[in-house]
Amino acid sequence: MVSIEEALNSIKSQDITSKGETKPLQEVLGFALSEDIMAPFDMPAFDNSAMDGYALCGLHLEYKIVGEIAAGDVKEVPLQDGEAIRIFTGAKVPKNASSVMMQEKTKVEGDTLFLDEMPKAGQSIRKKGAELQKGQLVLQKGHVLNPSSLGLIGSLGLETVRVFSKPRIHMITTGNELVKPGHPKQEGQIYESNSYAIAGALEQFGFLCSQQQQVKDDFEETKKSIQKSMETCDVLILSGGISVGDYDFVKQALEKNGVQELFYKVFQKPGKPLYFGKRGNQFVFALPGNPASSLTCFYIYVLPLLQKWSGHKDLGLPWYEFPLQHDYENRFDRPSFLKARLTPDGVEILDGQGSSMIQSMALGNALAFVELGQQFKKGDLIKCKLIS
Ligand SMILES: Nc1nc2c(c(=O)[nH]1)N[C@H]1C(S)=C(S)[C@@H](COP(=O)(O)OP(=O)(O)OC[C@H]3O[C@@H](n4cnc5c(N)ncnc54)[C@H](O)[C@@H]3O)O[C@H]1N2
Ligand code: MOO
Repeated sequence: MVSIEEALNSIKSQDITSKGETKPLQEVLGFALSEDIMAPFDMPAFDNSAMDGYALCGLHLEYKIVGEIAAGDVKEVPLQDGEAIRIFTGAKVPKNASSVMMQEKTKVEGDTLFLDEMPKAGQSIRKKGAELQKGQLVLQKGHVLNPSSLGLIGSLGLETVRVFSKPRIHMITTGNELVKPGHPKQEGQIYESNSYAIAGALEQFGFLCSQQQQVKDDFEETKKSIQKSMETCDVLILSGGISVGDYDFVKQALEKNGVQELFYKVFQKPGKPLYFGKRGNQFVFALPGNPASSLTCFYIYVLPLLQKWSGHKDLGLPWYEFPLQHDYENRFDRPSFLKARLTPDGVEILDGQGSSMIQSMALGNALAFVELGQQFKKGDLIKCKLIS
């Protein structure tokens, strides 16, 4: 049995050679950059107006209007002191303009412009290079591309991006008692639900489960399905059959397939019988079958491995600290990840902490962490990961 910290260190220290690929900008949301992006030019590339109004030469209350510049116009209009030119947001500001006045603060009579207030030097002019300067580091290798990153890269004129590939992920659910939703179930059977939860969690973080198999608690069948999956996958996720029961064959079946154990059993609740192994560059997680155990292990352990594989700079969901809404004492016999809900009033530890209970997780949005025997008073800070 290893500690949570040892398990995480084992995962994060794996030597994974991530592969790079070039992809179109519209397909890289959620991918990590495999090289730095530098600014190919100054941003903005030219001084431009932040407002619809008038570009002014000199600081006065009255000007002579001498023309108009729209966004996209390239003409250079030399302004003399006391002259103004009609200008629109984003249009190139003439070289010798001192400032721009928004039109709401002006009055026009014929070709004379009157201002309601004295302009300030530089006002409403977005200066060349104010955001980025040519050659400057814009986004670092390992940065995970969010929607604004795509906008930023587009604004640099790049239509393709070098990113790290994502792993091919396969899943195997095990259990004689499992029936797929939509089919009638007999006495003693339960509906198979972990594959939906894990596939959803994968999708939530931009990953895809590309193959899913369902096997009986049978050593040969489990061994064969692992063999088949591992012909093509990079990461294999199993659920169930990893504890010590007479029908728990996953660990032996992995051994027979040449998978080397990196750790088995973590001192935690839920998810004690968690298994992590590797074969060459392929990684295997066998998640405990209880629904809350398997999903919790996904968020805490599987996600950082997938992120490492995909070249992310930061691994795992970050920890935040928030005040608890009530007293709490960890009466479980292990350090525990608790289903919790974060609201503007603080963190509430939810009822239904059993490893088989998933409704509390569906209603919650966080996993709170408590050490063995840890006690909290209302208002104490508690560590949380936000999971939705
Ligand atoms: N003697 C011991 N028994 C158990 C121990 C132990 O230390 N000693 N650990 C318990 C803990 S903790 C867990 S967690 C479970 C994990 O067991 P397995 O990973 O072998 O999982 P199964 O026995 O196959 O299933 C557990 C539970 O989850 C249900 N299940 C399984 N797969 C699915 C699925 N795909 N969708 C929905 N539900 C699923 C299954 O029906 C069982 O109820 O072991 C304890 N036992
Ligand atoms: O560790 Mo198990 O996951 O408590 O139910």
